[in-house]
Amino acid sequence: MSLQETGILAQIRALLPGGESLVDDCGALPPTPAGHRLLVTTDLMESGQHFRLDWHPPDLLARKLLAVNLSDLDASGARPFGYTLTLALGPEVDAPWLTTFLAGLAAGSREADVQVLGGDTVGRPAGLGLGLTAFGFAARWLRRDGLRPGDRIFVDQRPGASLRGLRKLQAGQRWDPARPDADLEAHLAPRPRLGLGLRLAEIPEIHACLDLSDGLSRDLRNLAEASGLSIVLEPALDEDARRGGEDYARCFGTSLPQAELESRLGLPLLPVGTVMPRGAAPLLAYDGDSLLPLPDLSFDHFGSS
Ligand SMILES: Nc1ncnc2c1ncn2[C@@H]1O[C@H](COP(=O)(O)OP(=O)(O)O)[C@@H](O)[C@H]1O
Ligand SMILES: Cc1ncc(C[n+]2csc(CCOP(=O)(O)OP(=O)(O)O)c2C)c(N)n1
Ligand SMILES: [Mg+2]
Repeated sequence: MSLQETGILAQIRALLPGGESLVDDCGALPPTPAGHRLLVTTDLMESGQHFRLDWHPPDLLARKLLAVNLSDLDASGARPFGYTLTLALGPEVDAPWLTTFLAGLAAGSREADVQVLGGDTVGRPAGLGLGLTAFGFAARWLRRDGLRPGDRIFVDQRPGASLRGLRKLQAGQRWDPARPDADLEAHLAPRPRLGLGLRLAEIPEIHACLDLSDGLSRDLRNLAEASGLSIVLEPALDEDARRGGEDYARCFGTSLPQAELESRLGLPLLPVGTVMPRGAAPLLAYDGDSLLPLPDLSFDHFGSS
């Protein structure tokens, strides 16, 4: 069954929360509550680059597209309220695929209490591009640039599981709901701890935060560079945790001791680094007794492999 633009829009209107209001040239953002900032984030997911159609069930793909954007907003201390959706669909997908995709997006939207605000739908000769732009309000915009020397950096989920899931898919393993696999789940259906960023933003001793999407070896560098400082990587982290990618943990710097923060938040935290004044490079790791710059191990969008 082939796709038609009017039929696609009718389905979007019928299935997605907020879809009934998609009738005009523009949508409207709600007024920003007093004392809040309106924040925006966007992520584009491309077949071949971010996912493979033959690996990724359409409902999980839609949930991931939403989750990666909500993860950015939450890590910035924002409560999301809505999003726009851009679909560029090649001939590889048919009507049942799209219905399952939209059903997954609808379920994810209800869980997160967010509505569709607009979007665009186009065809393309081959492959898929899925774009989502999400909006939220923050009472405190928890940015990357507030680290202080002496802060420790923590994450709420051990990085590396998504990378292992990707390797399993590359080796031929496939998603089977009857045989759950934590690594495949971390990769195909990541569950960022949404709401934690909001709570962190309420704690003044949390100085900076980001959404861990590229992996520690890149994102800790981003955090250190934004703050004009250096981070020393926690020595105990193994290679998978260092490399990671698509982890979607909250990664934050704080002057509070680990035990105190864990009891306030009611969850275990993993230390991943310590902040120091700017050294030889933004991100350093121990190699024996010497402290050396850590190379960027993360996924390269423009690399050859
Ligand atoms: N093509 C672009 N046009 C405008 N801003 C961009 C573009 N690509 C990235 N950015 C901005 O650069 C910053 C870092 O982007 P990115 O590395 O994708 O962040 P993240 O890894 O957290 O998603 C963000 O503020 C993002 O909005
Ligand atoms: C088919 C396929 N190949 C490789 C990857 C690995 N991968 C793709 S993008 C990415 C990093 C995160 O994506 P990006 O677009 O940089 O997201 P952002 O940091 O902007 O949120 C990784 C690890 C994948 N998910 N699927
Ligand atoms: Mg990125």
